[in-house]
Amino acid sequence: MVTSPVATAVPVDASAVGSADGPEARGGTVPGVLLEGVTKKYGRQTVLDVPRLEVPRGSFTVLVGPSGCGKSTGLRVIAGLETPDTGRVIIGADDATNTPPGQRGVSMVFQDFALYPHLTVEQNISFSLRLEARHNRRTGPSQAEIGRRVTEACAMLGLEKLRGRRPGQLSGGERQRVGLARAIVRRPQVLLLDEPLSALDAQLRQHARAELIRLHRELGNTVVLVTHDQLEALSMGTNLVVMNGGKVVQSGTPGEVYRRPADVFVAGFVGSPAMNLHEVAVASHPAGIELTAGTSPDGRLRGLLPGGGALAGGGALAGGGAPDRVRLGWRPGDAVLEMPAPGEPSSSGELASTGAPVPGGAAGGPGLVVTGVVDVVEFTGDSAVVHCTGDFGRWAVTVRAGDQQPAIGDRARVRVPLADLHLFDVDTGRRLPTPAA
Ligand SMILES: Nc1ncnc2c1ncn2[C@@H]1O[C@H](COP(=O)(O)OP(=O)(O)OP(=O)(O)O)[C@@H](O)[C@H]1O
Repeated sequence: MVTSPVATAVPVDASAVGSADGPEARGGTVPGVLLEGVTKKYGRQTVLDVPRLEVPRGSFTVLVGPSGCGKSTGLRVIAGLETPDTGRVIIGADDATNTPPGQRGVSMVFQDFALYPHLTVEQNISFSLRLEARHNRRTGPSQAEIGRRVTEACAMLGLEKLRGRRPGQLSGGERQRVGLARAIVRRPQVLLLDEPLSALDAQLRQHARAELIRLHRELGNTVVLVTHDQLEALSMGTNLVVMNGGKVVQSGTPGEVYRRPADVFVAGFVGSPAMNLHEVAVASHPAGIELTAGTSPDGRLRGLLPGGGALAGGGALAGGGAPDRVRLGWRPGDAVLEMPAPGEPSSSGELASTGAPVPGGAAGGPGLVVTGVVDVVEFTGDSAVVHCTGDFGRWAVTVRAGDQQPAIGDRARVRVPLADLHLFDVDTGRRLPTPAA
């Protein structure tokens, strides 16, 4: 993350009007922000390559991705603190590509809040309004208006009693609220937040997450938040944008991205604990498609997708273009732990094609059955993450507190419903139709 000493609040252009070739004129709805063909290089490294990204107006959009994937650069391009090498940045109805940061109608809050240490809370919050009033005596805000807006922002963020304090006399959470107040006092149409919660401890973070969601609801403007914390990403946004290597790999609601990850990267990055992923061989079978993994005869996963499942749909497996291997994924929270009775065989997972009990004695509906031996149990309060090593390497399952808790060394078996299996192309990593699709 790249921080900046630049003042974080920039003026609002509330009177933005649609340009002749703006989205409204083209018959579409006005987005909050639209990036079109945006690229950015530092030296020879392309850090941003976004053919098109629309941030819906009024959405709480979260940009998430691993460190260095270009999230902050994307935010800074929207703010106007970085100039893209190619492409257009549209904010509301206007092409803002060449508009100075202060006239874009955006405010940005940085990771370290970048407060002025020698100014009081009130002076920090009113700083940019006073600057605007000084530079623009005719159209800038009056003293009364500044006072009104500062009072309103302080009330919204519970800062009334702290107005006279300096940043050094505030806790991390209080500083964060001052940073937010300073940004919203401008009434920006787009509020940009660059990892605003990362300086807070776990408890404050949780509280601040809820505060931010409430604030967004009250303001009704477009919020774009950057984080590398995927829990934050899933829980806060109405819209999620996953980035990797400067590119947008998927965008949608958090639920869509979680349930139907577009590729192996998204599958592994979004969700905690991470999705279990195994490479399996694919072969045609009279009753469908057979999947196998592992090498030893008694230590392998063997599965049958009934009728070939949707994997065979579109002819993917029917003709010469059939993949001979796929990556199979399942989420630890989607599996049900079934502890084998003493004496039951523990090896050989099976993918049952019917509702009948699978060989080995595991009861339940059709699904993937995986076995292994417990080697780590992570207690998290209301659940435990049980890590196992088994037929096809390492895998994890989430067990709710109150359910039977396995101990280290126990044999464990899980069943994953067919509907919760994910398949990905081994070469491209792209999602393939799932068995239950
Ligand atoms: N001013 C700069 N000069 C050169 N390289 C830069 C500059 N700013 C960022 N980079 C590089 O661009 C890439 C993307 O950086 P960016 O800060 O956008 O990533 P990020 O996804 O926000 O990372 P983090 O989560 O660690 O903050 C990184 O490889 C970074 O080293």
